[in-house]
Amino acid sequence: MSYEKELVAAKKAVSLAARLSQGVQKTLLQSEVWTKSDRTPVTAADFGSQAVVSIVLQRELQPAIFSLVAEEETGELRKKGSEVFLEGVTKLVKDTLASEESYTDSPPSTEDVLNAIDCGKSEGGCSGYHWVLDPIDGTRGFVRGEQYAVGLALLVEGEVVLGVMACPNLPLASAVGETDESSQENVGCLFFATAGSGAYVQPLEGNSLPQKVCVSSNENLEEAKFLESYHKPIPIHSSIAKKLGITALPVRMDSQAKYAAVSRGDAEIYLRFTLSGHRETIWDHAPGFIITTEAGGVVCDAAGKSLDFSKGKYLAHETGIIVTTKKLKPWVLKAVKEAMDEEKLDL
Ligand SMILES: Nc1ncnc2c1ncn2[C@@H]1O[C@H](COP(=O)(O)O)[C@@H](OP(=O)(O)O)[C@H]1O
Ligand SMILES: [Mg+2]
Ligand SMILES: [Mg+2]
Ligand SMILES: [Mg+2]
Repeated sequence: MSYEKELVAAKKAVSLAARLSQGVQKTLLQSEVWTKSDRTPVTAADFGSQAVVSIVLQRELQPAIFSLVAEEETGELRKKGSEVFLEGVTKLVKDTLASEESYTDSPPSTEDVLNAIDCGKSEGGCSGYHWVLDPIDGTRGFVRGEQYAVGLALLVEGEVVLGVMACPNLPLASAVGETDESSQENVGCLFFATAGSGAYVQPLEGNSLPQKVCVSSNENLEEAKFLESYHKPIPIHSSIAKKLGITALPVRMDSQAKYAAVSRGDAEIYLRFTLSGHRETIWDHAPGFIITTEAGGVVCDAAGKSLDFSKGKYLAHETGIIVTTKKLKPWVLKAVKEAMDEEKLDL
C-alpha cells in the first residue's frame, strides 16, 4: 500500500493546523492559557488545530470510515463560562479553512467545531485504520514562543504506516549546534514518511520540493549530540551520556521536533526517561516514530524493543524511550543498562 491519498490529505490537514497555530502563537496572552486536570497547559490553538485536522481529513477522505485518536476533548469547552473562548476557537477554525479555496463553501458552526474535536475519542487498537493526532505537541514550548509540532500518524492493523509533522519554528538548516544567525531565522519544516518509502522534509511555506532525510552517520560518540525534553532535567540522561563519552551538554527542546531533528541528522540521540510513572500516549510518539525509522533511525524502549502502538491510547513499553541511529544503538543500550543498574531501575 502506498497511502498516497492519505498522505496528501494528512499534509494538507497538518499544514492548515500549523497555519492556525502560528497565528495564535504570535499574539498569545498568558491569560488565554488554560490548565487541564493533569496540570498541563492547553490553548485555543490546541483545540482549533484538532478541529481543523479532523474536518480536513473527513472531507478529503470521505466516504471512508473515520477513526481519530487525539489528545483534546471538549468537556471544558462545553461548560458555562467558556462561551467567549469557544467563539474564539470557532473563529480560528473558520478563518483557517476560509484561507483554503476548496473550503470556502460551508463555514463550520460552533457545534461543527465541537463535534470535529469530539471525533478524536477513538481508542485506536490493533485492527482497522486509526488516525493519531497531537494537535499541538509541546504546548509548553508553544506558550513560551519556542518549539512545538503538529503531529499526525496513521495506524493500520496496529502498525504506524504514515506520519506527518509540522515544526513551524524549526530552522530549515540544523536546529542544533553552531549555525549562523540568518539560517536560524529561516524556519518552518514539514516532515513526512510512509512505511517503506523513506522520510522527507519540505519548507512549510512555498512550493519547494521535498528532500529525503537521513539520520547521522557519525559513529564518534565524543562528537555526538543528544536531545531531551525541555521541562525537567532527568538525572539518568546525564549518567547515560557520561557513560557514552558524550562531551556536549544536552540540547533541550520541546515536542516531537526532537524526533525530526534526529531524523535529519541534527543530533544522534534523543533520550526520554520520565520521573514519575508518566504514561506515554501514542500521539506523542507515532509521527516521530515513523519519520525517524524511515530516515534510518531506531526507536525503542530501554530493553531495546521497538514501540508497540497497537494497545490503545497508551504505549506499552519498558521504562525509557531511546531514539538513535542503528550504528549507535548497541552502545546506547549498553550505557542505558549500566545506568539503570546503578540507579536500581527495573527494565
Ligand atoms: N510529567 C511528564 N512527564 C513526561 N511527559 C509529560 C509530562 N507531562 C506531560 N507530558 C507529555 O510530554 C509532551 C511534551 O513532550 P516534550 O516534553 O518532549 O515537549 C506533552 O505533550 P503536549 O504538549 O502535547 O501535551 C505531554 O503529553
Ligand atoms: Mg504531546
Ligand atoms: Mg498536545
Ligand atoms: Mg497537552
